Amino acid sequence: MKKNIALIAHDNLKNNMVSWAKLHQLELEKFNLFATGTTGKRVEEATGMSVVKFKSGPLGGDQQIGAGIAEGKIDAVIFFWDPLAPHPHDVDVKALLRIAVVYDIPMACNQKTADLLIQGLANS
Ligand SMILES: O=C(CO)COP(=O)(O)O
Repeated sequence: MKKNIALIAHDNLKNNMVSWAKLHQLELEKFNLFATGTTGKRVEEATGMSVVKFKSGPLGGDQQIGAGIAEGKIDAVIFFWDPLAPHPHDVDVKALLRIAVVYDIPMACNQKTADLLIQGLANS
């Protein structure tokens, strides 16, 4: 059965996420893709891959992905979060990072780690 991966990127890193998704499209196609709203739209438009889109991050998308983790429906997270910009939903971001650790979900928070994670998942 295909594993479920969540993709999330803050605004300053959305172009990086799109480039990363294009670079790793062959690997990503082995998974069901989920994403926060705007990230999912950008990845879908750029790659043509189908992405299940939750709400935008500030409107609860991070919380929806966190709930998916708690319910055992999300197997891994690629989250390009921006450490240099303030976010109105910072508490939601922190909650997502926390719940991914609580459930021992593989989570990459930068591109180099995402490179390693997607290769590992694609080969497992
Ligand atoms: O804010 C986000 C994650 O915290 C991302 O949300 P969007 O993908 O909707 O921009």
